[in-house]
Amino acid sequence: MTHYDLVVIGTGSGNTIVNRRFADRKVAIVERGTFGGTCLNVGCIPTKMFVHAADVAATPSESARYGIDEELLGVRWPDVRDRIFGRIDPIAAGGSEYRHHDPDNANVTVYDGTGRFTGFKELTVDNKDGSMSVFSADQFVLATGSRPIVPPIPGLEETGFHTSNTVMRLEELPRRLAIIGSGFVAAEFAHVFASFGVEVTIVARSNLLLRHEDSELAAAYTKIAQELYDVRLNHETIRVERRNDGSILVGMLNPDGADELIVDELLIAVGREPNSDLLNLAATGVEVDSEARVVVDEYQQTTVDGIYALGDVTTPHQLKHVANHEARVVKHNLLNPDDRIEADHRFVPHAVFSAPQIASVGLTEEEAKERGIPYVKAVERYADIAYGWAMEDTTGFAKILADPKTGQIIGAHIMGPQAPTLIQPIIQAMSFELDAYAMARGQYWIHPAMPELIENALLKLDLHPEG
Ligand SMILES: Cc1cc2nc3c(=O)[nH]c(=O)nc-3n(C[C@H](O)[C@H](O)[C@H](O)COP(=O)(O)OP(=O)(O)OC[C@H]3O[C@@H](n4cnc5c(N)ncnc54)[C@H](O)[C@@H]3O)c2cc1C
Ligand SMILES: NC(=O)c1ccc[n+]([C@@H]2O[C@H](COP(=O)([O-])OP(=O)(O)OC[C@H]3O[C@@H](n4cnc5c(N)ncnc54)[C@H](O)[C@@H]3O)[C@@H](O)[C@H]2O)c1
Repeated sequence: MTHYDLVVIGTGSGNTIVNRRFADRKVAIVERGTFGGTCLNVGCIPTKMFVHAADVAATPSESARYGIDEELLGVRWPDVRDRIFGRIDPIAAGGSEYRHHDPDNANVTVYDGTGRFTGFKELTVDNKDGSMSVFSADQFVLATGSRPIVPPIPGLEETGFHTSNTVMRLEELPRRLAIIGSGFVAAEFAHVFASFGVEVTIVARSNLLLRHEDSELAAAYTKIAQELYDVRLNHETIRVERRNDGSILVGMLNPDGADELIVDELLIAVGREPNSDLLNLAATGVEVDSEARVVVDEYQQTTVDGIYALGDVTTPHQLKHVANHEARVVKHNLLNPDDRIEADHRFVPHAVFSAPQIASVGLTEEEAKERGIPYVKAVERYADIAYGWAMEDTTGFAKILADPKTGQIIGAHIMGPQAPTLIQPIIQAMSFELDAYAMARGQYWIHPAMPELIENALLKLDLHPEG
């Protein structure tokens, strides 16, 4: 049986591990899908390219109040789609070609197929060409990501539906789109398709969209979404059916009774589950938790010595910057077994690239209350800082929570223009333990730039640095 020093399963963030520092090791890389994984092919990158195009398409709806009259003459969907994938697909193909054939990878063997453990540290790959390979290794990296959850809604399979994996490659724009789910994917695709002129309905089981956000922010976002899209809150989807004319009937139940909706396409966006089941982990003794996530310690090592895991297959934060961070930790620990480093999950931020944009880090106010953590809070509206006032923003705000004794920021939640960028100095302050007052007063803030939103929110916190 062939034996490797290292086997990496999954080429999302897992693919970033192997470089020239592994040149003296015999390495195998296993990939069952498209090289580059979720973020590049069906996740962060194409979605944000669509979001940018959607932002451009949405400008006429905003511009008249500034005295600029614009008109959206049309959205050439095939051109929008093909520009995006015409740039992405060659990157994926190039990544595969590099690993398969570049002399840099003389020590690397690529298996295009699905890996599963068939013994302790023994992997069997069902190759796409129909052959099977069996090999062993001293070390493994499990980087197999996650996939969209498909809920057991009667009629769904027969009717046909899209997930984030397929909806970006639609042949044509539908007239009407229903999105089942109310999280990140729902918020981003509602913005994209509605900006392109599609009638979007969001079917949400809960009473709020983005309900994992701070509740003040989720409520404000939900209110805006209700003005932009048809939002059905507290609606459980109970059946879907393809009608004779090709349209789709969505049957729902809400507290007042039954409800129905007719659309042309359906997007399922109810979360993602880890790809741990495909790996038959029991055969090698790697444990998973109750949500099928691979259990790891602070070094990203699984319950088996020498088998590491990273990204969506292990973390509850299904985010690319987390997968990348964990990949760096795993890489270091593979190269330096006697001087390993721990992963840092203290302040994991996220952003939703919807309209408006949202960004968040640390505790929500509800979490602080539930955990009995004392806090002071401040809310600053975009309308009250110069640039937001100039834009005549009426809905955006930043909310910051801080420890009343130390002034350390414990949470920040922003909704409005540039939110994912504005939050970065707060992440920095939290990571390097800079207190709110020192952060506000220990540096210049460019006037009249948008970060004054953060400066003012910090200064509003009821902290008394000078007694
Ligand atoms: C629509 C969408 C938008 C997103 N936008 C953002 C964003 O803006 N910002 C952000 O931070 N995150 C975003 N994410 C999340 C981000 O894409 C993921 O957190 C990240 O890509 C996870 O990386 P990974 O390396 O863990 O897994 P992946 O990139 O999914 O890589 C796993 C790879 O393993 C392969 N594989 C699985 N099982 C096997 C097996 N048994 N054998 C061989 N190969 C296998 C898969 O084919 C896949 O290529 C988005 C996700 C989606 C779906
Ligand atoms: N900008 C970003 O960083 C970004 C963008 C897209 C996706 N992602 C990642 O991908 C993950 C998956 O995104 P997502 O939007 O699919 O999941 P999500 O977890 O963000 O939201 C799913 C929502 O669907 C609801 N839901 C669950 N089952 C349901 C059902 N049967 N019917 C109706 N609603 C149901 C859940 O309560 C939840 O509110 C995210 O959690 C995120 O980590 C990140």
